[in-house]
Amino acid sequence: MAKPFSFEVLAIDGKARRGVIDMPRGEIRTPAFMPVGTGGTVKTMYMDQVRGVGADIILGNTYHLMLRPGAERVARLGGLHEFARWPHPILTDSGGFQVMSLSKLRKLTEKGVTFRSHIDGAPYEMSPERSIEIQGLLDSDIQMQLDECTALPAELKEIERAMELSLRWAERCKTAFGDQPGKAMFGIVQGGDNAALRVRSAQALSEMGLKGYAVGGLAVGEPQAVMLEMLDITCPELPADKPRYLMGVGTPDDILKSVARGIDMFDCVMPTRAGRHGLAYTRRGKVNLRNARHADDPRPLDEESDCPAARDYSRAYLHHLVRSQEALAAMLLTWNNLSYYQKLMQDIRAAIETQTFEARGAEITEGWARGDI
Ligand SMILES: CN(C)CCSCc1cc(N)cc2c(=O)[nH]c(N)nc12
Repeated sequence: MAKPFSFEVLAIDGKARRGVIDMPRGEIRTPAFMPVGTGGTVKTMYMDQVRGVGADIILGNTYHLMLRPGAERVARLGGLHEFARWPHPILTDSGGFQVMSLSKLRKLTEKGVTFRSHIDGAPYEMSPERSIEIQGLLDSDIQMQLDECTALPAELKEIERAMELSLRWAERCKTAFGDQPGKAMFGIVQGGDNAALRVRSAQALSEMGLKGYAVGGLAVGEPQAVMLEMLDITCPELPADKPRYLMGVGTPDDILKSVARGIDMFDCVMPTRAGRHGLAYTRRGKVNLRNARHADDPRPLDEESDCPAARDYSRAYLHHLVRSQEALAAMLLTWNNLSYYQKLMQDIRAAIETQTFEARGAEITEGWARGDI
């Protein structure tokens, strides 16, 4: 019998929680940042490097993997962990968000979504049941319900319709997921920027007794203040003994302020995408290596970092690689950025453990916010 999924809160500082999720494939230290591995790869990284920077869990993506190479094919090859050689926990998004943002000719009904692949135009349909089936074929450890994320700004009746549909889909996903002790299916709170709809969604999902809860429908272009206000409203309505995952977030400042409101898990393409575009995150601020002012700078990105990409290469060399569009540029900057994000989470976890998060948490990212240095 696989050991069951468990979440334990080890320390609290204000509303910030230091916890640990225990799963058969390993522990997840929270607050956690999950590197994005959309197509079964954290772009430009070897999986042992991803582990080496301190990641306990990565993200996979149902939409991309069902289109290519196909969920049944991944299952035949032993599942996503075997396929991508990542033996630790994997969380997969349900695919609905990506269908609405990437696919063509999409049609959404009570049954689910039909769409055409953005790769070859082939027709597909994704129901709550099919999404859970695909995530099962991938052997995903934490599976997300199929939901409808409303782009903001939106009419109240539109936000309500999508939130109510997502609740009905959560019930169907819970039924389809059944009882899998070593795995978890998370519900996703919707409700846009409307307090009453957020409360209704969070309360209804809490009554379903799920193993974890995501806050969706945010990081869709709304101001940070609106996102944070929705967290102030939503988190108190979710069970205190279950993990909370804020989807698609965010900058170091977003993460700090969301941990302070009770969020435990994060994912964002920023560190990996920025790495591919010549942008380095450091504890003293962002460094745009495309900028010519780095051409003669012998300094590394961060001489105190334990990441070789940050400590052993001059900015001049990194600038040269970026300007020359060398593959190594993306590799080194992605490595640096993921290392920075994991160090950020490690500092946040330590601050909560030592009860210094509320008082001094802002110092953890004050350098980053300073901008290009
Ligand atoms: C790479 N990541 C961005 C992908 C995983 S998170 C994708 C994602 C991001 C955001 N902002 C909102 C939602 C949402 O409301 N629902 C779902 N299912 N996914 C979401």
